Amino acid sequence: MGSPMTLAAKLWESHVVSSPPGGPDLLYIDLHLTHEATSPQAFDGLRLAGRSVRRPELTLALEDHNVPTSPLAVADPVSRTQLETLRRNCETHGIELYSLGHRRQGIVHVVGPELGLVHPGMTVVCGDSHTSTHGAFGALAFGIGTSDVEHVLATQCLELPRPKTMAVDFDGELPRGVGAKDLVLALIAEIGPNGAQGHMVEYRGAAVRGLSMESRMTLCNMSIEAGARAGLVAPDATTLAYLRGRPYAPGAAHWDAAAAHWSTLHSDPGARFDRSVRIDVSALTPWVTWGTNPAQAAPLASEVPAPDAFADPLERASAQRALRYMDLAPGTPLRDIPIDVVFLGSCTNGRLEDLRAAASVLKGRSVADSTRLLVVPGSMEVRAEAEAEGLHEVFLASGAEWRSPGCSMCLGMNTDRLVGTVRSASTSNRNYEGRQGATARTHLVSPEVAAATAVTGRLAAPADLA
Ligand SMILES: CC(C)[C@H](C(=O)O)[C@@H](O)C(=O)O
Ligand code: SF4
Repeated sequence: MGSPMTLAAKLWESHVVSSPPGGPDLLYIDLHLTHEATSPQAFDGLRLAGRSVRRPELTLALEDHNVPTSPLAVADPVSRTQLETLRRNCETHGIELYSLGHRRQGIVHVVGPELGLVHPGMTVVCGDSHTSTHGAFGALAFGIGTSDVEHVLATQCLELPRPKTMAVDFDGELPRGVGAKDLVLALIAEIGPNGAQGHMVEYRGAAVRGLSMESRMTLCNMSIEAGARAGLVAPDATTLAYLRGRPYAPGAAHWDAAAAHWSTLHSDPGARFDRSVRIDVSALTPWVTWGTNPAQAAPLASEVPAPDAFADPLERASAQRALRYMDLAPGTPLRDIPIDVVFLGSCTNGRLEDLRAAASVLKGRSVADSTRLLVVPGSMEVRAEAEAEGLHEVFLASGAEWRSPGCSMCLGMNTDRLVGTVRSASTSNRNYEGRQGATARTHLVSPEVAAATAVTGRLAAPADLA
């Protein structure tokens, strides 16, 4: 018997096509997802080199970054060019595309999993950093650059330097009202925005085993915000229950064989990781960010920190700059921060579970007069499911806007970008300067905190509501 292996190593080694001495490994890619923002140059490269797409049936294209979420006419010329270019490229190369208006359209990281396209044991790539989301299925999922997208299109393979491995164990049981978003914000605050740099992070422990697939996706999605190369969770009964019956999951004839293989996909006892972190979550509370990177986060029940509280001079300078940009004074209770716009959506928290959580807080309540709440489902499927349950009625009755799917206000690439020095509470994953609009100020929050915040007009948790 060989030595114990980590899950990441098993996945890596089962995809190595060649391993030249001194050079990076060449990996086979099982699934390639693509969108309008990072594919144009890749297709241009193919055209210039006179190459075709090697396995068009292993690529799925989505329109998400540049699409409007209401009304659905693409007025912005840059966005229109992006979308038309993707449509032309997919047509030329025989790649399936779910365009604006298609009943399966949505954010690439929401649609892939809900179609059952991502299976345990696969390699998945996309020209998008949040491809780490798909690691929730026990797949090795990497965000790649545009030149790598071209390489994958041409060869279905990719040269990759092998990342290190890291284990993050979340011990204990998550308290009620505390979820994956709080977990990952607390983790990033603990290890720093580069704390997982160059590593494939495997999330383990009782708290992770207790998470739904949606929540595992939230967790893996934000791995990248700690600098990780990938995030993953070993498949278990939760994974199988999620996949069974989905359009591209193995059918009845292949299910048992697939499940038997998937049951081998875990880190062996005694497997060695390059780095390990343990966090006890049993006393965790809702967390929010106060600064301009996801590590600048704190429990909602605390205060805006004083830069002097940071011993490290770089962290101190970064906190100083962040507070200036965010227009916040040290010592201000985080619950006193007034919020202009609340965004519920994105590939981090735009799935049905997230909408359900927010709706259960909003039911019978109204959005504060001073605040605007935008609800953007992650996909057409999420939108349809939410409507079938009547969630949209809860949102609309509270005074929220109910939109069509897309990346929307997560980033300033479409018509939902924020204008002016607006302050938002956002369920997305990035809060750097200018992310949601040139001078917009972002607080990252969970769906529950987003909903409670919309009601009070200040950062709040459901427990704060009367
Ligand atoms: C536009 C794209 C390249 C980018 C990413 O890679 O993550 C976007 O999705 C983001 O979230 O910033
Ligand atoms: S929702 Fe946001 S984080 Fe996700 S892919 Fe779109 S822009 Fe990137």
